[in-house]
Amino acid sequence: MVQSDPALESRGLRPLRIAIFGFGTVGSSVARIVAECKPEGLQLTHVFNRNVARKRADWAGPSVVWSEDADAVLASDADVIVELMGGLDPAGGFIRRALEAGKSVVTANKKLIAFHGVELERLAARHGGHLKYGAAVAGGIPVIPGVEQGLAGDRIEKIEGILNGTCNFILSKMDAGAEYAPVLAEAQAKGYAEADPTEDVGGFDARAKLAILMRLAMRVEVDPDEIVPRPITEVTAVDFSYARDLGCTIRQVARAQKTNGNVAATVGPTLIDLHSPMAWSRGTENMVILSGHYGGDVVFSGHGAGGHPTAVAVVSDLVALAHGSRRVEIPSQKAKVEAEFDVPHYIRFLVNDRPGIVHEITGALARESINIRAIVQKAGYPANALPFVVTVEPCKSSALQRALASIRTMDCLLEPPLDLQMLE
Ligand SMILES: NC(=O)C1=CN([C@@H]2O[C@H](COP(=O)(O)OP(=O)(O)OC[C@H]3O[C@@H](n4cnc5c(N)ncnc54)[C@H](OP(=O)(O)O)[C@@H]3O)[C@@H](O)[C@H]2O)C=CC1
Ligand SMILES: N[C@@H](CC=O)C(=O)O
Repeated sequence: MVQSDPALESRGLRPLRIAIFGFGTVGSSVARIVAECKPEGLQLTHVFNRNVARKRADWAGPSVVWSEDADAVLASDADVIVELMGGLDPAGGFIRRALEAGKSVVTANKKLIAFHGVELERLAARHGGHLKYGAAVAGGIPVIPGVEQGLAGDRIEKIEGILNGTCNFILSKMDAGAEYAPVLAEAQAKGYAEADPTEDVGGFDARAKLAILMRLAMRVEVDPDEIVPRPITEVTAVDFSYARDLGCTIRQVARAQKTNGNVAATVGPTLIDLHSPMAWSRGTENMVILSGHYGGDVVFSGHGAGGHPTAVAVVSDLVALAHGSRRVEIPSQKAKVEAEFDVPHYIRFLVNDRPGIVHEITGALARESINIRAIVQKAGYPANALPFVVTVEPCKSSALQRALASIRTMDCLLEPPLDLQMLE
């Protein structure tokens, strides 16, 4: 039974019937906001989830059909499928079927949109429906509508951002002295992390979001697999300590730039100057800085993960659909991605000390014409497990990798050196 909405009916309209696929952290928050705020023109009619009995929530409304039969919900009179299950399959199949049936789809599924967004948008257009995914980048921060509408008049040349709430939660707590494993467990318990947290800590989630932003903001379609992410698991307490001595902290940063038609992108733990606004982000906060050719820098910030912030973005997409808004169609072109950035780097070594180590390292860097900025060695570490840091002036990533390939052959290294980009 569908509830009536007198305000709409007086204008000859009927509410948009919504079916939520996936009643987890975000799905239940979407239902909660719809139940509490009753946005005009929206009616939750179905919830699909496996083993749905344990999900049933009376507060969602008496007319909601709780189902574990996806086929039945897809065949129902729901106008919009809100896909909040995550992953490529079966979520992608459900979305395709919904679009083929002429329904619209709202999703927060960045992985699916990064890999299949263009194809799905074409499918939606062919069948007269809409595909909206405002929650797929930076959770509750309206960066996608901001790019699609507010920045469509510019040419974005650079993107820098903190795009993963789980990594920011972990790294900002490690910066304050916490251990990695319990903080990851806390992020999982609070519903910030992906079902497989390797997506977060390995950098895959941020790279999917970066690929989406690159298409919408820089208008380049890239294969996300061409962006090789660096995991935050390589960062230790020693790195935070050295970073502080250098006037920096460490965050997972995603960056992309378009220079003379060349596109470069990277995701990984990065040293950030403490004066940079990105260094102030704590917990699940995300920040995106978009640099436009005409308009200069625009900064978006807010909560990038968590049920309620993400649900705000989903409900906002639904409200936009209910009010007849269409997606702005942004033309884009396929592009290859390089990993070549000309930036300063931090390199941390862990060695069994002996004479000549610094000489060999500086020699390998000099052979690639890499200029050293600082060498920092803190007192108090044992000689047989001695960490020290070399920072270098801006150099090409490829030159640094050649120097490191030579340095990695040194017999004194207890582990491969950790090289991180520095953001100034
Ligand atoms: N959490 C966050 O902060 C954010 C999440 N997102 C995205 O939103 C989406 C949902 O995330 P989130 O709510 O955190 O995930 P959850 O794991 O909390 O919720 C997913 C829900 O979908 C159900 N589900 C998963 N697979 C199936 C299946 N094959 N058949 C039936 N039901 C299934 C799960 O059931 P069960 O309980 O049995 O596992 C669960 O109820 C993902 O795409 C995620 O990347 C985007 C931005 C932020
Ligand atoms: N796991 C993601 C959720 C939002 O996209 C994150 O931590 O950012």
